[in-house]
Amino acid sequence: MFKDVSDLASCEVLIVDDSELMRRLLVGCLKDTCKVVTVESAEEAIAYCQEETPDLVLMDWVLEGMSGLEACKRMQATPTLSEIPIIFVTSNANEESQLQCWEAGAVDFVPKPIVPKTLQNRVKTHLKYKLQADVLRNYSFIDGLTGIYNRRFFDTEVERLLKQRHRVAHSLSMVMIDIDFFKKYNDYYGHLSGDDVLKQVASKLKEIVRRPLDSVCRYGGEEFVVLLPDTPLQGAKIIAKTLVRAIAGMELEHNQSEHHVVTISAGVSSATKTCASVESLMKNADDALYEAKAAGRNTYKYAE
Ligand SMILES: Nc1nc2c(ncn2[C@@H]2O[C@H](COP(=O)(O)OP(=O)(O)OP(=O)(O)O)[C@@H](O)[C@H]2O)c(=O)[nH]1
Repeated sequence: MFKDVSDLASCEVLIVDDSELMRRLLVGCLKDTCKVVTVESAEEAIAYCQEETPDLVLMDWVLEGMSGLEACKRMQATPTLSEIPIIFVTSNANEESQLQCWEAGAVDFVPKPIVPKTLQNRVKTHLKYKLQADVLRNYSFIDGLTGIYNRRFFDTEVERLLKQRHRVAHSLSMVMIDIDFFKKYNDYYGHLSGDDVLKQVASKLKEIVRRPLDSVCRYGGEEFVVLLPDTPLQGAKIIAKTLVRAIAGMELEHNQSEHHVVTISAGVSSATKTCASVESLMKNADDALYEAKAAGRNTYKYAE
């Protein structure tokens, strides 16, 4: 998740220009600095950014169809795209045009004809800023105690995944997890030992949920939630079962539990045609978790 702040070569720059000659020139300038992708129109640029999230966009102003300026405004107004910095590369260099670029939300302006060294250095500078900003943003998504994602990340990610699912009809499942009799654990072993259990459980959950797009988040207190994109209910049930078994298998002593070791209960839900909002997905997972608790804990249940 964390990119090295000096690793510009791993960054991707999207070039938006309708002139093939210009695209080639820009690619030639940047290909030794970072990864470069090109598109010919503003519409294609927006579609690309929605799928791939490049680190920087070099935008021509005058394009067939939607102008670069309009594309910049639209991207700035879209929460999932507004963090992508946009530099205008354009021959519209008069004062009024430059003002319009700044007002649209551009981070910089490179006039045509371009000076290759200037372009390279501007791109390097903005990529460094972008990497630094990403690191700060990522830290704000990490839970201080366990080192896994926090509730803030979960809230953002689940919205994003549901939107993506509407577009591409992927499945999305969720597993809500709660440590059993954790109040009794804290009361008997003390809060610091409780914290240690939270860390160990978080680490085990993360060890098992390994697919790159999956995420394990601390939802709050002793509750965790696992997000499983591209995973139908059947797959999520297998993961929930594995997680429940793995935590009991750690054999962390818990004298105050009827299972004698630390265990978890889990509730599984999947987005379907009738259950496609964050609220319904979470309510179903929560209801299933409640059922697992009622069924004796150390088990999982799922919402049909
Ligand atoms: N050590 C520690 N305890 C926490 C933390 N956050 C929440 N808790 C404790 O987690 C416990 C949760 O207790 P309950 O919600 O009653 O649930 P439970 O005892 O696990 O019982 P069941 O869920 O029914 O099995 C409370 O005692 C909280 O104080 C934390 O960061 N560290």
